[in-house]
Amino acid sequence: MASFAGLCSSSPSLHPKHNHNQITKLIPAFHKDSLSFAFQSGSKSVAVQSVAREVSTDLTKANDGLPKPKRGLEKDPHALWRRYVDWLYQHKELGLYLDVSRIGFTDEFVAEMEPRFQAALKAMEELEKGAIANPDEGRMVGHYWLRNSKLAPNKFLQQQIENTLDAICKFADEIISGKIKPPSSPAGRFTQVLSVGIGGSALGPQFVAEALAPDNPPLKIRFIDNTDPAGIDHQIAQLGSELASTLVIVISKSGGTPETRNGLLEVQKAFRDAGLDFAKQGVAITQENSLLDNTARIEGWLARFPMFDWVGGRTSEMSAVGLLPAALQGINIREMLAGAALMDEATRTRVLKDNPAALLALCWYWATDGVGSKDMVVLPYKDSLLLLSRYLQQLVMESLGKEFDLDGNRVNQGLTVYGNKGSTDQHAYIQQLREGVHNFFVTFIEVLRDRPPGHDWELEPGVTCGDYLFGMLQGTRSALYANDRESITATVQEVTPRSVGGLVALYERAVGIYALLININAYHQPGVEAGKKAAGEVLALQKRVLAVLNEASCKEPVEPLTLEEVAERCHTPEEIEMIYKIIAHMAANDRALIAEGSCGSPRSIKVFLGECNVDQLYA
Ligand SMILES: O=P(O)(O)OC[C@H]1O[C@](O)(CO)[C@@H](O)[C@@H]1O
Repeated sequence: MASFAGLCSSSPSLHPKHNHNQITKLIPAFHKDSLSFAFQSGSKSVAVQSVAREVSTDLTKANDGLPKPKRGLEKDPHALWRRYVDWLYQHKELGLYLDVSRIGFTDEFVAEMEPRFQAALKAMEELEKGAIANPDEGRMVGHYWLRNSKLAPNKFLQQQIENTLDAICKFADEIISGKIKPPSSPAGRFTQVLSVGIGGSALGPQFVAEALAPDNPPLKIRFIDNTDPAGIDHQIAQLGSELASTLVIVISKSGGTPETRNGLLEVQKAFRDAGLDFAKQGVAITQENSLLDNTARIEGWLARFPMFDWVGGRTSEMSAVGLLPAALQGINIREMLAGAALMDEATRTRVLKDNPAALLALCWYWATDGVGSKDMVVLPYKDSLLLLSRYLQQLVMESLGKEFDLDGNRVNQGLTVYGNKGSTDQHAYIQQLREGVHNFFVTFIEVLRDRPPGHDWELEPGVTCGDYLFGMLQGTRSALYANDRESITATVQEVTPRSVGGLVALYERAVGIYALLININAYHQPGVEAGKKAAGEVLALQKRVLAVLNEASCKEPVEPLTLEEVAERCHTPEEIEMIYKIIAHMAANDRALIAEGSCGSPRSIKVFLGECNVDQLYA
């Protein structure tokens, strides 16, 4: 029916969107009047200074709103080696090292920051004890309890954590062993997992699957993490007849995220079309009594696992959100938890040099002037860690990217994260990093073990494939530094459940500490709501457009309308551009809509529906 799609083979050109970066170096990094951060625990208000008052004067002097002067980076190899050794952090049990020597912070800077760190670390202690660290939403922040339930502020929560973990392990075992079977699978057991979720309900599981799933997992996992119909179709098509042996896990903390709901509805339709009973293969991970939880309960889904109010989406990898998908792939989740617990332990110390999360926060502060003036490029030199940057992107940017600080000052804070993997990116954008605009620092992730033991060979005398990867990382680190580009290097012995758990915990804590240093709430995401609300308004407008077109198309003869006329009749003349886009989109999708005219000159377009819907007319 649609003829508009033919007319408009490409969308109209728009002016390039200018990126108005509101963060300038002139924004004071310290606000001397905004140095206290009140936590409330239950009815009791626990005063926790994110920054102690008594140090505020010194700090204000140290940072008077101007970018701090930076001396040139140390270039003398002997001095650099001393700096490397002096600052090298090692976590023996995790096989993890952190090298911050290629970030140019000075001893004076560290001394100036010390009181702020002490205050931040103290605030983290309160947070772990159950303070309301997310004041806007009145929530505790408890992801640290997930890997050590004894830390939970009361017995009830402790029990909930332990019971959930036991239930996850039992359920995963029963699925893998075939004790729980899909009703009509030729395989006689579940062979695939289809995970439906978005943001924090997808990124952790995706990262962990890529990092840790064995080559032949007991269940293979795939993801629907968008409301793109073609993407959803692709996943379902790839499953083919294996849909009958697919366990569908729908993950949504709120239980009402539109993309996830749409994914669920699409998957349920695919099940219906294939004559399968979705409920027998569906699992929900969500907060108790959410829309999703109620749907799953009423429809009698195979299983439900809780998501807790006090665990944020982006810090939910160690909750059922991350653990169930991982366990189903045969990943040792207790080891992941153990790795995270070890890192939690290490990042509680108040000794800055011994605290790798605090060291990261220190580096971020130094490198970005505490206002996100530089981006963080995350470069793991290991294919299996490909999705680390995407995972960290949400963890860091959704946590730190805030318009207002905790005292209501407009600060437009944040820390931009992007990256992919080395050495691949050396053939993409490292050219610009080395020589172009100097607006970043790098975090290299190095993995010492190239391959499982016994599999290596020398592709030229004395040199393995992994030696090249190693050389590429070291070479890039040196070449960037030689051109005054700073970097951090985190090294792990191997990519194991333990080290991955450790890395997740390291960055969670670094974000928490850094947020306290810059006095923002890391645990809410008010900015996301604006886009969601606007999307809802677009869909509401679309319904009005359809009603107006329907009315005109039911006339005898049919009355084709210009865009102006549609906008007038919708009583939204100011929305004419959006109406144009709505019509173009519907026309491109066989929506019984006929548009005549030229796409390049929207004023020439006249539009009507191919059929009149009388029911809608009188609805
Ligand atoms: O798990 P939910 O509630 O579906 O939310 C998904 C994601 O949407 C957000 O709320 C906003 O993007 C994220 O914080 C969250 O991880």
